[in-house]
Amino acid sequence: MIAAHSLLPPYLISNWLAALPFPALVVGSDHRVLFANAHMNALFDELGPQNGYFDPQYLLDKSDERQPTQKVNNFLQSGEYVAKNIQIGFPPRNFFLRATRVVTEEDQEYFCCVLTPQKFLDDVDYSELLDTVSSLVMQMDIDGNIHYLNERVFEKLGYDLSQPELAVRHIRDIDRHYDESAWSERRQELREGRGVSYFTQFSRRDGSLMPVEVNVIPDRFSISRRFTLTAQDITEQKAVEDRLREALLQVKELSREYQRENRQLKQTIRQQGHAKEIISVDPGYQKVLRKVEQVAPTQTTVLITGETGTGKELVAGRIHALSYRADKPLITVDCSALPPDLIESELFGYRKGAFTGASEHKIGRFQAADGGTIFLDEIGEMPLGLQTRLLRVLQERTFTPLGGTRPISVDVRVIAATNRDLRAEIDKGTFRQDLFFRLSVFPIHNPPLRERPADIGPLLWHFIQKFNVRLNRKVTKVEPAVMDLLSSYPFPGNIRELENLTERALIVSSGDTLRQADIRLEVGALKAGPGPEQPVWQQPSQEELLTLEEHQRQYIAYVLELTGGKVSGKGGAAGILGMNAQTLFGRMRKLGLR
Ligand SMILES: Nc1ncnc2c1ncn2[C@@H]1O[C@H](COP(=O)(O)OP(=O)(O)OP(=O)(O)O)[C@@H](O)[C@H]1O
Repeated sequence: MIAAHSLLPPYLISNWLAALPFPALVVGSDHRVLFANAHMNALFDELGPQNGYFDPQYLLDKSDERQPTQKVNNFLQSGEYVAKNIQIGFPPRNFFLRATRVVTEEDQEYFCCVLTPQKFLDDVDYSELLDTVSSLVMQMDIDGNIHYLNERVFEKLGYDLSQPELAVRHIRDIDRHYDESAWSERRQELREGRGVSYFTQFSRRDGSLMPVEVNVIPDRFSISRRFTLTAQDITEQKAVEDRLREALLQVKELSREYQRENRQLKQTIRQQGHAKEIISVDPGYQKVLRKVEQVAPTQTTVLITGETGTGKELVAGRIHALSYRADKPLITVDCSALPPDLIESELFGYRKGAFTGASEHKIGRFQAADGGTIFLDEIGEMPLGLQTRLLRVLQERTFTPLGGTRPISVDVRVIAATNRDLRAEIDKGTFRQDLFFRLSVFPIHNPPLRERPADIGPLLWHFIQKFNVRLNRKVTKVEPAVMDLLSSYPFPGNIRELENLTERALIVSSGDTLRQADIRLEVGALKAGPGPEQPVWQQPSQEELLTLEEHQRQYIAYVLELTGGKVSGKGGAAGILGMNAQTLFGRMRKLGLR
């Protein structure tokens, strides 16, 4: 330090003191005021007449418990006096006092006193205040050494307030993710006077972790380059965030689920679009088509009956397409293809956790069909318990998903189809009569192909054109013998069988003409009866006419024999009969075939 005061002329000292922005004065050893700057004079004015003398009482430190006079005497001897808590002025205000004794060459003694506002103090004691705040507050130096902890740190991190020496000494002791290189970047920011913020986890004394948001700012009042670190416990916030994140995930899951359903719907609609064309010239079938057109624009529930493969699904598609719901989904549920215990969740959906394995919500087909039409194919296969639920949905138009609590209302038109004789099922007690009445408000019977022989030709041509495109063939002619053959065939599989048969015939045919031989490969064998060990299909004579059920039973048994008992897959009976394997299984059960 340079002792410049003794070299400076007194006028310079007084000018310098006059320029200070806070009270300053020079007092002689006899307490006479030799100089007081304007700020000091203002204080004196508040205190009343001073007679040109400075009362040493004003130098007493109010917070210092030591004997004040003793302190002043010490000062007079040592030449340095510092007091933290001078109260002066009216009303009294706190000042920090720094006084220096100056002795001139002529042995004259002066005291230069400067009073500064409290906030300029280096060692302001704000710990009491900091103990009241809810954040964790620490004072640290640029190297991360901790010099001060407020009570909240002790409390939150589980340290004993009576043993502060055991508490945290360095920021790395508590920062679980302390990283030296990250800290050196932060240090640089702090050195340049900027604050830093980051998220981390503080380790509690018991090893558990507390998520915190940390802010470090340079301590403006600190001369020794300290930094104030405040940390906010964000456990709650994190929990809320986690819950939100989980909710968001669920929303995403749901949205994925909806997108999946949507794709299914679009696919269903596309499939329906392909099958829209109904080929028929048969006068009997025209009546059926007129009924379709009549009922389509209404809200009425429709029950379509008829043997397998007669085009019931096609008719349902036409009803939907001609209704005002045409731009909404048509959802098909094949009640025979779904295991009985799954139909309910398929129809009505389920909430997450409704049963083991329900790891996400699933919307049911009824909800997916909202605004549109649901087609319940093979309704006769629906388990009795579910028939009761369906009846309630038809009556109330609301349902509750499995595991759900709130009912969902839907606007869905129901079209059902069956190849069973539902009245017989009612007699057997396997179908609810009230449901039957509810469904058959407008029944449409789809006659079998053998009852509309005029349609065989147009349908054959329709399928030839379809498979010409699909199989890249150019069949443009059909041998008359083919038509003779097909006209005499009973078509137990109806139009689906004709469709499959045409596809197979086109595969084996060559050139532009479909020949009887191409058909015979599949059907001819059935009629002609080949080698002795081959099973033979014989059309029953007029005298021994069979019931339709018996006819089906024999024919299915015959095809099963042909396939060696194979039902599904390539070369299986289901493929030959043009049926879905599940449907065939169902039919076999019903007909008593194993
Ligand atoms: N009149 C028709 N014109 C064109 N194709 C038809 C006609 N009728 C039926 N088909 C076709 O025959 C096949 C069987 O028809 P569909 O599936 O509608 O019958 P279904 O009576 O619902 O059968 P199942 O009872 O086995 O469910 C389909 O490929 C369908 O496109």
